Amino acid sequence: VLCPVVCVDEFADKAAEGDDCPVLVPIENELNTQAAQIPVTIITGYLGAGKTTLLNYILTEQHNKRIAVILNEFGEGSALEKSLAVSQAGELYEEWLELRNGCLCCSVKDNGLKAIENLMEKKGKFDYILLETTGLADPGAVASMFWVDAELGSDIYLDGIVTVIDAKYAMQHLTEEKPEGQINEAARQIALADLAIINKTDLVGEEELCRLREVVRSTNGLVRIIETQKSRVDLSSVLDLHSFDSKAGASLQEKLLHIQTTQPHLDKSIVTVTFEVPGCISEERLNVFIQNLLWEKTIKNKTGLLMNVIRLKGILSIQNKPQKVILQSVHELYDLEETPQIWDSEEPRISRLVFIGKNLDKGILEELFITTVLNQTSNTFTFSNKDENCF
Ligand SMILES: Nc1nc2c(ncn2[C@@H]2O[C@H](COP(=O)(O)OP(=O)(O)OP(=O)(O)O)[C@@H](O)[C@H]2O)c(=O)[nH]1
Ligand SMILES: [Zn+2]
Repeated sequence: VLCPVVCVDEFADKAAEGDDCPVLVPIENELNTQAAQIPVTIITGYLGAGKTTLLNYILTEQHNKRIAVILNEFGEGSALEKSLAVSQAGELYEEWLELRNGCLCCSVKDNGLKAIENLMEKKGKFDYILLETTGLADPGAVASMFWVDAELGSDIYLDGIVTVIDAKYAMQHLTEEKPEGQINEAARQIALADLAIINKTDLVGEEELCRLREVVRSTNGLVRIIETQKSRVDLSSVLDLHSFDSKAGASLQEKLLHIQTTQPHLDKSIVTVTFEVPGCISEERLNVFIQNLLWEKTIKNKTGLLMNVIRLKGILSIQNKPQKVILQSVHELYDLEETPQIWDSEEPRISRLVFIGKNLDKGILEELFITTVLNQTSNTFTFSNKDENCF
């Protein structure tokens, strides 16, 4: 694990010892700015899945970071004040948050960040923040609170969403019928995960485990799946994932190449849909496409049900941009960010998208994307990388 804060010191020590550390040298500036930013990993999962067990495991395994743990109660009830409990080195601190109108997305977003920043002012900086949500929480709402534009200059950035899944009871939770229009919480937590930890494998047989693995995969085609007992997992697969920033660029692109559109496993369940479109797209019209999909929410599938996109990722080829661009979205928030990777002159320029959500129809989404975002002056969808539309 490369922890920026620790590395700055370690790097100096190593350099003094004469150990070569070639990767770090050219990006020293970047490292310095990073040192100021603290990652937040959201740990979610249904009631009793093993979230606290995971937290405790991380805290006992990880000795060189000052880790703050936040227990999140935001999702519950509508009280106007919520406390934010932060434990650090065994001591528990409490900060109070004021919720202006009980709406999580509108009021906690600034307050939650502020509370953590206040706390750091009082108690000194942390290197890492772990946030455990309550079992029924929507991790998307919690994630939105930490997923702020780099330009806002926050000290904190969202590193990843980890969902702990109970090998024994997950199937039961996932098949629970919800009122029309409502999303099953357990399924939503899997849909949003960057890492899925199937825990308590000691309680099930291989056949049961295999079935669950398939359901998780069919729900979220992008997620990395790890199986554990007592949430014991290699920390490098949980921390410093960079799932929401352009550092994930190269690995995301690699990943997207292997994703396939999935079939719903459970009735009306969440699926992953993916497609690629060659050529270069207009950024302006891309925004129209995304906003129609995520904000207007008027796009229907073949049976007339509204599509509900929970998570969206993509690597895009945008007009007049030599760099590959990453698209990320959680619920209604989205972000386009240039990666350091330049389109190779030999490489075909292609946009690849992955949608995770409910009632998604690949054909309809793909057609809508093509008609909305491709340059209207062209009436063919096949471009070469030398195509004038790209520059
Ligand atoms: N058999 C078995 N039990 C486990 C395993 N991991 C955790 N447990 C137990 O499961 C129970 C719930 O674990 P927690 O870590 O508290 O789960 P949680 O997700 O934090 O629970 P809530 O915060 O209440 O939603 C505890 O009694 C754990 O000891 C496992 O791998 N196998
Ligand atoms: Zn817990």
